[in-house]
Amino acid sequence: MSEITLRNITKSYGSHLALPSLDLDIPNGSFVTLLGPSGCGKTTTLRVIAGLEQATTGEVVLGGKTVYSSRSGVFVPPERRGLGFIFQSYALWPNMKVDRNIILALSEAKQPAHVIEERLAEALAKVQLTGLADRYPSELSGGQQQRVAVARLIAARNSILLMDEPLSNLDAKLRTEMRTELKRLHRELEATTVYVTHDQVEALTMSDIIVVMKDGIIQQQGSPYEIYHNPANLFVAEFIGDPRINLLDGTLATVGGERVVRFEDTAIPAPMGLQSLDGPVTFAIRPENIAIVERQGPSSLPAEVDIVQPTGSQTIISLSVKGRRVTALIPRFETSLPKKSIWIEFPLDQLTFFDKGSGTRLPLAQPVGASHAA
Ligand SMILES: Nc1ncnc2c1ncn2[C@@H]1O[C@H](COP(=O)(O)OP(=O)(O)OP(=O)(O)O)[C@@H](O)[C@H]1O
Repeated sequence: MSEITLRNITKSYGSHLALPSLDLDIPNGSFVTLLGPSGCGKTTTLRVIAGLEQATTGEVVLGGKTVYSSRSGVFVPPERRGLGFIFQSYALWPNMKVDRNIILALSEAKQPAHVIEERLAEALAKVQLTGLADRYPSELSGGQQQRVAVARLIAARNSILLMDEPLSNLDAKLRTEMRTELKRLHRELEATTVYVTHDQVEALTMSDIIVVMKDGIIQQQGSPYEIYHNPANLFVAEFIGDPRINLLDGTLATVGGERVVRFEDTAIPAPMGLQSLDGPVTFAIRPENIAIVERQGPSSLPAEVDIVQPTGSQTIISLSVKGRRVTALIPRFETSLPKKSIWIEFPLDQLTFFDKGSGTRLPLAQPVGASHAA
């Protein structure tokens, strides 16, 4: 069941159309991330869900209740939408101690004192801040302040949580720790969570569903696996993955009844059932899927090693292949490789093909018998 539904949402700021027409269904209990470059409309979408921003047209339904409808003139204000928020600045009250910050909403909602006390103790314990309830936010580190904001969400027990770049002010180590904590928070509260970020690692590590946006338009919506392995278009392919996916220009051709991709002077076999006419295509391969081999084989390409960058458990290798820059990633620590006498292979099942004009992924025909297997 859908907990959050956006129907035909448009949002203009003066003459600027930030959201041309957005439709989105967010399933009950899921962790959904809005991902995209700066200015693509992620925050606007979140603020429209929250009611902090009124859409120009469309409809917002939360838990089966219409909270905004341009047609029937409904607008429920944010405080009556039953949502929990964490935004970039943690929005703690500086003049209130940690415990007050956590329970403020509960006391305003006139919850009985014993309920407030229980929830406060539980929330402090969950974020490991027991013992710090008596401090002011200014007496805490950035990470601890962030955890107070998380504790406030735990105490409030809202069924919908909205988070806008909540980790962007933290250092790298703390970000990794907080990712784990937010994921755990989601699992424990079972709250429908909408998370905004431009950080693909956060999106891949935490989400059930990633919604990739560009210019206010959803480019693709799917599981992290689908987004990473089956990008819908070149924008999604390039936006996800570090180091970036390799994009290469080739030409689809039929030679002696066999379909091949011509890449410079080499013909690589094309996957069976590729739905495209002969002609120019862009093909893509992730760095970790490039095979580096020491001996020339029937479908190998000669490569020159340019730069070798070990990152710890992996090594990024910049190569020149037929005059094109290609990045490979190998799962071990390597400080140098022989400059020449290296060959690479593009495993056929790891190649993705895109229409050169539209940038849309070219589908593969369903293998014979696939529909029976389903
Ligand atoms: N209050 C506003 N007035 C005018 N234009 C705005 C306003 N808020 C956002 N915009 C514009 O709307 C578009 C979408 O902005 P939004 O903040 O939703 O993007 P975003 O994807 O969240 O970006 P970022 O990652 O930088 O926060 C941008 O072009 C932005 O300049």
